[in-house]
Amino acid sequence: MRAAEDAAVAAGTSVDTLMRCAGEGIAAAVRRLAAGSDILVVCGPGNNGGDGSIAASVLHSQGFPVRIAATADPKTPAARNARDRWVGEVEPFAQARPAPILIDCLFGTGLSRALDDDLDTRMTELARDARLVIAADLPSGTDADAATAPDWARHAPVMVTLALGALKPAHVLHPAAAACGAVRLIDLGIDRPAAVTVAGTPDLPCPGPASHKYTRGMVAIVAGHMAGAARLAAVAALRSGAGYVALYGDGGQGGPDAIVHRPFDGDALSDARIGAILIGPGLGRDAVARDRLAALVAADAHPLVIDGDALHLLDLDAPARRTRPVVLTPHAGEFKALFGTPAGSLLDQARSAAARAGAIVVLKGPTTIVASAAATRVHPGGNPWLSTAGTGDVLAGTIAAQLAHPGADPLAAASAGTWLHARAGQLCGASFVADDLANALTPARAGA
Ligand SMILES: NC(=O)C1=CN([C@@H]2O[C@H](COP(=O)(O)OP(=O)(O)OC[C@H]3O[C@@H](n4cnc5c(N)ncnc54)[C@H](O)[C@@H]3O)[C@@H](O)[C@H]2O)[C@@H](O)CC1
Repeated sequence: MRAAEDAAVAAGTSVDTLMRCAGEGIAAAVRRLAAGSDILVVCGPGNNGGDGSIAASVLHSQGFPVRIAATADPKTPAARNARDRWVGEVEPFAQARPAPILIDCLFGTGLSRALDDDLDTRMTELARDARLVIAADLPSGTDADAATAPDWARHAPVMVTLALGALKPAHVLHPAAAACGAVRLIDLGIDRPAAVTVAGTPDLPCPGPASHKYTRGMVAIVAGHMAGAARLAAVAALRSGAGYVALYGDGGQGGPDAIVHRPFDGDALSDARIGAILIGPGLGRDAVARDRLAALVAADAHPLVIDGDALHLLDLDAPARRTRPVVLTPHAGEFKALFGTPAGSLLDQARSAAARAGAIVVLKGPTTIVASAAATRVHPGGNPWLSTAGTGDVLAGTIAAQLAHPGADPLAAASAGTWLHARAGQLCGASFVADDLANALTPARAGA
């Protein structure tokens, strides 16, 4: 975002103009929410504080009862110009009187270290005394990239965060995202960078009159030690749109009769009608599993989804030698084991990992990130009840089904699968099991 602001400034848009847009946008949002109550705007020394000065001046000129409290004098030229517009007193932050509406403009993206204890304590007091806390750009003390949250926002929640110009990683990654409350984007009239792209409803293919089971996508799933995990993935693949799902190896008993069971052999998996192969759920980590994974990756015959146990057996240099796409679906622990801790925000880390592996990476978590080397799609707001055994197997099957569709773009397919999985999770509500989730993919798919 700072790069976008810098580019806008370099192209002739002054910081004062951007700040005016930001301040007016904040004032407009506050006007809708304040309902005539007293407003306290707390301002820091930088441009975030400048946004607050503009917002306060606009609100004052419109007759709203508004006061400013500041931690220090403005330190940037634009923030000084903004403060010059303010006609009222400026209260010292430490002694500021609370108000029912608190507008937090202490620090935004320029935060250079954690908040001092006295600032944090005073913010806690002011926020606790407020009926409504609104943060300009970020709750002060939030690291925009590392997505850490300040203590005060844990004690006295921010209801609304007004993201200025673009979403930053902290607006979508936890714990900061939880501390932001509802996030509203304020347009500053500058081009939004693609750093944070929240995935919208995917454009999913529907069968036409000429469709048959193979044109809808055939998914092959390699089963292993825990046959139930592979079966969950198989049900998910069927219910999320695949036309044909075959389990190779020991798929065990049970599951819908629509799932075809076959022995694992290299010839079967070279079937040209297969649209994508999934390996990993319940696979085990023995030598047989390792050999099967290595053979599939080397064969380069079909797009691959690699999940669970298979991520522990993967030679990370192998996907880049293939021509057909590979999707890796690690949770945080598997991600760290595979890639360590690359630099930057979690979004940067997922993109670096995708570049390193030559694969699409689906980094699973409360916010799931789908990344290629060049782009990320963010899926925030997953139902926390998804934290139950087997939901990862369901996700892997769902992604495999999207990838198996003829002509599928791997990043879009992985993102669509992640979206469907999250939607099914929402439909399930509370205290569900992975089998329910797999079944909920039918209504999730129908509603997309
Ligand atoms: N860059 C731009 O062109 C624009 C920026 N805007 C606003 O400006 C913000 C970024 O402004 P700045 O870069 O001035 O940064 P901030 O206003 O976030 O804070 C920077 C100031 O705070 C001090 N500081 C940082 N961490 C501190 C800490 N822990 N304790 C005490 N002091 C600390 C710094 O020394 C500096 O004086 C954005 O979040 C947004 O609100 C908007 O006005 C639109 C235009």
